[in-house]
Amino acid sequence: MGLTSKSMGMHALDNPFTIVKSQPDDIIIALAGNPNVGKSTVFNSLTGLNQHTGNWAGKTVTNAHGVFKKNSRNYILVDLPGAYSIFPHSAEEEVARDFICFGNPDAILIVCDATCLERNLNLVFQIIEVTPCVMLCINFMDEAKKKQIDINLPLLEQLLKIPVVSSSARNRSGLTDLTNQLVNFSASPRASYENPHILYPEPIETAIKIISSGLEHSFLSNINKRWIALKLLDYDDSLWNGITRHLHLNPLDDVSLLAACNEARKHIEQAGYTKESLRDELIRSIVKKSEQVYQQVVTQNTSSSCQRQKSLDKLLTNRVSGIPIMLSLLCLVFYLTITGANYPSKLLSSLLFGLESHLSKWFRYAGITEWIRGPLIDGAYRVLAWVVSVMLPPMAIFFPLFTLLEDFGYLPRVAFNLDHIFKKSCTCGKQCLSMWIVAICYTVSLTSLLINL
Ligand SMILES: Nc1nc2c(ncn2[C@@H]2O[C@H](COP(=O)(O)OP(=O)(O)OP(=O)(O)O)[C@@H](O)[C@H]2O)c(=O)[nH]1
Ligand SMILES: [Mg+2]
Repeated sequence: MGLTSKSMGMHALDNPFTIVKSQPDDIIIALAGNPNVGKSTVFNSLTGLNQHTGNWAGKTVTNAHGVFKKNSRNYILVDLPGAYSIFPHSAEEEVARDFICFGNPDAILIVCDATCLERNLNLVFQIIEVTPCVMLCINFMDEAKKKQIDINLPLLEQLLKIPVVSSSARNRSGLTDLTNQLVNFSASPRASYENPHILYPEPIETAIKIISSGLEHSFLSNINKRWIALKLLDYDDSLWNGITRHLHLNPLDDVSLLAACNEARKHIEQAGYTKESLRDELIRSIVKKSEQVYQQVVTQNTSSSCQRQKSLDKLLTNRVSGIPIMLSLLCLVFYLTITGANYPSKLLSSLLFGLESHLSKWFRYAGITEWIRGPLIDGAYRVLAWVVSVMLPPMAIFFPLFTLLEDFGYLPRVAFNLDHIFKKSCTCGKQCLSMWIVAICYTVSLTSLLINL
């Protein structure tokens, strides 16, 4: 699922930050965004590559690189795994966060889904806090139009103070404008960080100022000092592990910074914050800001079709009905695959095994010795005939059915329904999709094998 040597490059996992520039003035642009918002589709359209895309979250699991050329300059695009947050909860989110912080991109293009902008804005605000080199691409405009969602793009641009473009990447609409704006943006000087977008409650702001005073220079180039101060306050262990891993330094070796951190933490503890309530407050402030901006820029005409979609969503992800519907669909897919595969399986098997006796006769007629005929016909050919007649028909039925479920958008709902169960074994709901495929493939093959025996 996305992790092929063809789509990723053989050494993608060795060091996800190794980007070889063919010219010193090559521009590196990271493609970030929530899962399933069309990052890889934009990446493929701009670079002409074939990164895996599909209608479920978590297809891209590590960085993929590709290049497009404009005005004789190379623009290296890095397709990051989807992330809901840069407070990472999964390995893919950590890969995305680490590239934004340590990969030194010249610009970050955040791709958003126009049909659920409010949720997407949470990540946008988090990334804007890290670096000013951010541009926004509101994708899925075709779907937004269908759902009668209207987004005031000039106002959004004004509120976020970053360039915003719209696109429907699947139909390749808006991509020329995106490329032009991206090229202009990467060539323009960076905005400064005078006014932060999100202001936290007073004790947190004071604590940030205390740490910033001990943080004379940012040890992460391109990264906002205010954000580093916030992370120092937030005890973000995974970020510090990242700094040690990628930069081989420990910021807290600096005695004055350590003293500032201790003072700041004492200040917020006195204000009644614990480690957990501080994190909750940081997230709450971002969510509140996203909500405010969303309400200002988005208007939706809630037509009957939208209502129908919402009711369907409720039914499919409901605690009571979600799992039974999922199991029934799984059984239906299984039933259609097995019964549907029976006829072509029988046909293929009689065809291939009928051919076997003719081949055997021909080998004997041609005087080929038994020790060549036996392994070739009774061994290799017979195994191949079994595999083709048993496996091919069920797979040819199962995968199109699975694709239909994917295109109807049912698979992300399955992942959502199973997330809390999978979390108990320290994984996430997305895992169930690959498990579905493996389980059905095995069951179908075994059943077909038993039926055909
Ligand atoms: N209708 C519509 N579908 C789109 C658009 N852009 C992408 N898609 C579809 O959305 C699905 C997800 O696209 P991807 O490019 O794989 O999304 P991604 O953001 O890379 O997903 P992850 O790698 O999981 O983070 C695919 O089925 C695409 O064909 C668009 O503008 N409109
Ligand atoms: Mg992707």
